[in-house]
Amino acid sequence: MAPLYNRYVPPKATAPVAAAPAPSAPAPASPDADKKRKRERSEEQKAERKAKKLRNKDVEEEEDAAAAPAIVAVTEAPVVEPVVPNEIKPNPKSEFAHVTNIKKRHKLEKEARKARKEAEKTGVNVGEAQAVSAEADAVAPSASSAKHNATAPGSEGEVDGEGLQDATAGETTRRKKRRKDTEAEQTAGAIEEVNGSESILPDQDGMVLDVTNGNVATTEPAKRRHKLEDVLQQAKKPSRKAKGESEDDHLKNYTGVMDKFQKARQLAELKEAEKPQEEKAGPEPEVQKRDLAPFPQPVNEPKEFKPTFSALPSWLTKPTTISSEARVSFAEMELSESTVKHLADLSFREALPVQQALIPLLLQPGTKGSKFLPGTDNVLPDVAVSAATGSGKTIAYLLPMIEALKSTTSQERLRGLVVVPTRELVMQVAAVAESLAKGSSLKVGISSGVGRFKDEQQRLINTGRKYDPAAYAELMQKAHRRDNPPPIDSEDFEAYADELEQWTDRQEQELQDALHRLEDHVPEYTSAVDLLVCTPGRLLEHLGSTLGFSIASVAWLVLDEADKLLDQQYDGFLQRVDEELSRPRTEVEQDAREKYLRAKGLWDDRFERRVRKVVLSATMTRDISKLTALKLRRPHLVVVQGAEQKHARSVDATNDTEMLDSETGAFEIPPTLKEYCVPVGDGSEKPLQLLDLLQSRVLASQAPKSIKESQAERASDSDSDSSSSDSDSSDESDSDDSDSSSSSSEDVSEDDSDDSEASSSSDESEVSKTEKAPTASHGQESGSAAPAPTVLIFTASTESASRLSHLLRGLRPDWSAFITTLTKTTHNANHRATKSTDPVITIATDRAGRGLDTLSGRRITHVLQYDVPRALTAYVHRVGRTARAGASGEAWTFYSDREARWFVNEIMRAVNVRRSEPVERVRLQAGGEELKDKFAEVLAGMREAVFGGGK
Ligand SMILES: Nc1ncnc2c1ncn2[C@@H]1O[C@H](COP(=O)(O)OP(=O)(O)OP(=O)(O)O)[C@@H](O)[C@H]1O
Repeated sequence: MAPLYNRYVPPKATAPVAAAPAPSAPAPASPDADKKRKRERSEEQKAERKAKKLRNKDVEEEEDAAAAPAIVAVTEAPVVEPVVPNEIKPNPKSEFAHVTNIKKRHKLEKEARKARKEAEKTGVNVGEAQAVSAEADAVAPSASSAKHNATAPGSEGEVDGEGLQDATAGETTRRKKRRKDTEAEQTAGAIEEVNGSESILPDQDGMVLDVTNGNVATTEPAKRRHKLEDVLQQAKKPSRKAKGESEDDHLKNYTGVMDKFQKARQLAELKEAEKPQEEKAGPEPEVQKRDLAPFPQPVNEPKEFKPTFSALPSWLTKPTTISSEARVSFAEMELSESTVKHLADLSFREALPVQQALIPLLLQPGTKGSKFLPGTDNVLPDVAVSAATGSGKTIAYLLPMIEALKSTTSQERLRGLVVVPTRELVMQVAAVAESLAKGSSLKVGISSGVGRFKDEQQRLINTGRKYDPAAYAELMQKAHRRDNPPPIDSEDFEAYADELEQWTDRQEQELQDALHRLEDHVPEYTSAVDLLVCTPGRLLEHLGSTLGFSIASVAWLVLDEADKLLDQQYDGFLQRVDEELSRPRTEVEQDAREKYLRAKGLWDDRFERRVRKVVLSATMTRDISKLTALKLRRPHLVVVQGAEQKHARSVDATNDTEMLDSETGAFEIPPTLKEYCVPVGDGSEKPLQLLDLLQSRVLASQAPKSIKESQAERASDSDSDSSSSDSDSSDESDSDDSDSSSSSSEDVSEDDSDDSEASSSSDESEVSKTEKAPTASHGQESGSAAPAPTVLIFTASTESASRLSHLLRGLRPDWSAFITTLTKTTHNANHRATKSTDPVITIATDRAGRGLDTLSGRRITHVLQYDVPRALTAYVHRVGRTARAGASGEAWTFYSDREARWFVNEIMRAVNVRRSEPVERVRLQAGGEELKDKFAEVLAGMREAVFGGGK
């Protein structure tokens, strides 16, 4: 009994096969037939074993050379050996000679012949055969399953061999089920056999096929047979090996797949190579182990709080700043040659910082040195300037203004208006303007209350005549109506009364002018000046009363010392000016161009002449409520800052000071100014201390002979202490207590007065005279000798100034020639022409505090504040009368015990004052006994003069 493990017998579970009823099942076999069959089987088995041996040998050879999986599969597939009976000699002529059963053989031969015939008839379709071959190749990879199934046919063949021989075409169901696998097996077997020069292959169902001639003898239907034949045909073709094809050639059949595979592999390799080195080889990041404690959170660092709120518009908080040390020549500013030459003639060669900043801003667009291009007139900014006292603001605004006025043809209209707070300043500014306008047809006028109002009117307005009968008749009719009132009880009387009420000085003037001229002619008024420098009070007067006076054509409006003008209001002059500038021009006020364009209907708002506004001060206000009244357009703030002050400020700069700077603006003290303060106790000996200061510190070095003599006298005087006087201290306290409005009202009343000729004091004419030819200030005046002292003493009021003047003259009669007063009532000031070597001592009120540049044509060397100023701004302006335009100067301030706290806090340590050096405190002597006696004597004389009885 053969061992079971030698041969795999598939389970009988091949249900369809097992269950399928054999259509042509043989009838129960006879015992002889059984024997015969057994014998045949044993013979077959022998032949099979023999064939197997041979095959195994062949397979080993095949395996060595095999590369393609299909081939391997095929060769590995168990092969069903052909059955070759040993006993029966095969008929070489017969295709089925190996079949021992003659009957069977005949039958097979018969069927083979039949099949061959049919094949001959239809012809072998080579293409189909190739397709079948390809199909076999495709199936080859599943050779492992084929291997498994390949044994089945063998076993089935054993079980159902005969039944299969008689199988009919009705077994299609069973065959279909196995077709796929068996076809592959058959094909593989066929190929195998061909390769091994075998000619006989067993069918999957055990039938024997003779493929020697490429014929298929089977009981299968013709279709299947043909397919098998095709496969055999294909198999007959020389194999790759036989043809000598290399494995590479074979692989070409799989080029597409292989290409894809190669590409994918290359891509993966590339990606791997591109990975960053550390990613590839870097060590694994260390995992930080933590317990359950909360993660540390970012610390919210406390930030320093800086308040950003500001009620000010950006143009005030972000000004254009320029260093007070910036120097550049006028020639470098690309001004016109004639302008540069003209300035050089006036000894101005270098532009001061404020001039460098302001002149390009204000020059007419398109002119040389202007910052703006032609055609940009409508977007020109109005300018506010904050620059220290004596920094050259006057020329900074007058030069571009005069250049602009010069460039336009004379139209007999007022085109430039400069408003300053005091008549002294009017004179001073007008003198600079005249010097700058020299050589041109420009006319500069002044209006300051100096002289009769009528004379001033005549100087400002030219009166001509124009032929206009209709206007003349209308005018006469009005005059007749006025002079011939209707009866008082008539209806017309009321209208007459109303008309009379509105009859103005202007109308009266016009009527008078008409009556004094030719018939049918009406008077015609034109401006006699192109540029007017005036005080606000006088300006209002002219606007109200002067026939033909109009500012409707003004293109430039300058407010110098603007903060003072804004503070004092001057009877609302700003509103009045604004009304005048914004009202529509009357036909008389229109120029020829405007008239033409209006007549053509082409006049447009864009053509409205706008006024360029410039506001300046050393203590420019940042009070927006005040600045709003100026109605500035696209305002621009220019600030001149001292480098030294900046440094000094940075040392102790605080947020407070920065805030103050932006909110109120810091005030600059000229760096060349030396400030002193003198404590005077209760103030009872203040006049004596002033005398001591003048003698010992001010006039000592440069004092003229007479003063030196006086000093010698003083030296010979006793040095004993004197008893204090009482009268002057009461004066001081009066002035200290006086409210701030007293001085202001004093200024206002003076500015506004329509003075008679009596008001043209010698002081004023002196100022005017000396300012006619302004020149550059220098630190030292020309000549080898140092300048004689020019002293300006500030007092709190006109009375105080007057008393001090008397006292000084009484104490030092030899100084009387040099002492003058500059107050509201100094009509008879005994100001004499002084030689350059004589000192000048001028006692003034705050009216000299603003803008005053020189005294008797000389720069001021010392400012003495006999009475403390009322405000910081007053202090800044007072001390600013000296140390101007880079010259040196000294400022002395006396303060009593009562004023000490205020002075120290508000002036000496003011946070919004930038000074290069702190204020120095100096103690002064009150003189000897003899001087004190004299002082008492002088006081008694003054009392007698005032009260007439010495009480
Ligand atoms: N470019 C210059 N070079 C030299 N000196 C000049 C120049 N410009 C002006 N000055 C002189 O500087 C002095 C002060 O000028 P100005 O009166 O214009 O000063 P200010 O700024 O108006 O002062 P304040 O604020 O006190 O009115 C004047 O004596 C003037 O002649």
